[in-house]
Amino acid sequence: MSRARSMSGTIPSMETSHDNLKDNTIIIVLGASGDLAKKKTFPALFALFRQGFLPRDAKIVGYARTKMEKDDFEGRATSYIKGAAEDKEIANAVESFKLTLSYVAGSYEDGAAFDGLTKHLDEIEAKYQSKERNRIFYLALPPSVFIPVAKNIKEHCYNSKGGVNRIIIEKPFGKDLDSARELLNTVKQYWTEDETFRIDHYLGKEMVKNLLVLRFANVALGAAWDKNSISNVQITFKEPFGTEGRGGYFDEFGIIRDVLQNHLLQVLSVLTMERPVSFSAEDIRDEKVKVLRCIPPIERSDTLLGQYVAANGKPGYLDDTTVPPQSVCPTFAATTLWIHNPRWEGVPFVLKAGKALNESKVEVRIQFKEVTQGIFKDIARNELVIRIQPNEAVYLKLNSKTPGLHTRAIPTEMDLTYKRRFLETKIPEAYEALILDALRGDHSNFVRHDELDVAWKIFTPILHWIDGQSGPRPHPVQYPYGSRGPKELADFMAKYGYKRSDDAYFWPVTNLAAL
Ligand SMILES: NC(=O)C1=CN([C@@H]2O[C@H](COP(=O)(O)OP(=O)(O)OC[C@H]3O[C@@H](n4cnc5c(N)ncnc54)[C@H](OP(=O)(O)O)[C@@H]3O)[C@@H](O)[C@H]2O)C=CC1
Ligand SMILES: O=C1O[C@H](COP(=O)(O)O)[C@@H](O)[C@H](O)[C@H]1O
Repeated sequence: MSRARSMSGTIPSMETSHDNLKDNTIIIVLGASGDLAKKKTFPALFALFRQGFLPRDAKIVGYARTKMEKDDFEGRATSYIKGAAEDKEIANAVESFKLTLSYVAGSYEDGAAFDGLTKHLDEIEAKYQSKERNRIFYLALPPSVFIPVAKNIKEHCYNSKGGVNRIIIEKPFGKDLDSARELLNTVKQYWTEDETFRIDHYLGKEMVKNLLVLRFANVALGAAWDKNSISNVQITFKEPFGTEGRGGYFDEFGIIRDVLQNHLLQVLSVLTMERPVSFSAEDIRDEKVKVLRCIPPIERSDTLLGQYVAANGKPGYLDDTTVPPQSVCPTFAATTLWIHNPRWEGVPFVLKAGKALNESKVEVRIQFKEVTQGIFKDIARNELVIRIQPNEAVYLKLNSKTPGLHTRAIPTEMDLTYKRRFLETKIPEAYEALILDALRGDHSNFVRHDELDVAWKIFTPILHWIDGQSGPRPHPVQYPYGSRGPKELADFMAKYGYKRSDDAYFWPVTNLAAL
């Protein structure tokens, strides 16, 4: 056992899987000409390739409607790989990576086109030594073609002669409870749950994965993790840019479907679930489903909606030519969820997300209750902040005596900033981690069908209200591009007990002489 391992402890069931694919594997990226494939999927595959995590002699086949020569495809698939211009080792790795790539053009609806893809896969596999043949189908595609593609690859490209077939699909998984059920049930006609890997890329983020360890490997945190100690929790997603050309897609979905119903709810479920029996995928997902089932549908009165308008030289949402004029689609939403179980009864969980805000930030902020009055007065509350991105960190804001001859408490922090604590560590991209999990057959960081069902139950009533399916559509309040969001946010947060006391908090240093 290595020194590092014996020092840090192991989590055995997280490290091994009986379905780990070691060789004879083809990864087929459908939608290979698209944005997701170019920006996320291929760079993640390259990173795995370079670190030796792809199965031995793995091949990557792109498939899309666009006709492309091999060179064009290779150029596109490697265009988002960073560092090749400055680093010879990366440049050489890119050249080796290109040798694994090939491309087939074809439509998504036409079965015969998929026969063409199969012929290409068979030719590659004919060179493999053993009989086992594994095919991983990654759908980097818009939802409109999920169903025909899931059907066509099952009927035309599925390898039933031995080996593993898996399908990886991306959100959006439907638009509400009914459409999600229809989508899930249709895909299920062709692919078993075991073969299906539904990506929510937030589950692949390092700090989201860390939640399980922070919570369950630390007695001190575990002891304070309930309604007795915690006043309120915020899970916040902030992006400093607007829809910028993606307005056509966004307007159909809105910020709740884009971020809250999936990414932030996933974070909430890992943050609040009970301790799983083991780290196996089903044990973890059972606990996530259990806690989600304790959350009733969100009330309209627990919701604040916003839409950004032009400010600071930046265009408003309605100025985006791909957005319908007069659209009332929310680009900001804050919603409060309540968990009716003994651990969390009465604690508000505020999920808030917005486009065109003042900064880029995703964080969990747990605000603890007030210390009992008596010896202290107006003292800041403790806060535990888990910053998911950028610049991963966990910090606990706590009161400490100011050094000196008088006794006075001042807010300070215990700070675990990853960049400082872990030297020479590259934090993997979420997609790298998730594709590797799919190759290993580990479902723990993928969304199970019943998780999705319960997630849609929580959000569907307010989504129908916002869409105008249950009466007049609500009008989001306006907020300026580049601001913190609607001015109504401060009162909204105060309603759920959040107390901001940052006037006494100085970071990174406190100059006592200036106080
Ligand atoms: N390891 C590290 O890197 C550490 C960094 N720090 C830094 O210290 C600073 C303060 O930390 P912290 O207190 O945690 O974070 P912030 O002051 O950024 O935010 C604290 C909370 O107050 C809200 N808020 C921010 N501005 C306003 C405002 N004008 N009116 C009302 N509410 C507001 C935020 O909401 P919202 O997010 O919605 O705007 C958030 O919920 C930050 O810059 C932080 O990055 C502190 C400790 C460790
Ligand atoms: O799924 C989505 O996520 C991105 C944000 O992802 P991140 O990894 O950069 O945090 C968001 O911009 C996009 O609108 C949404 O569809």
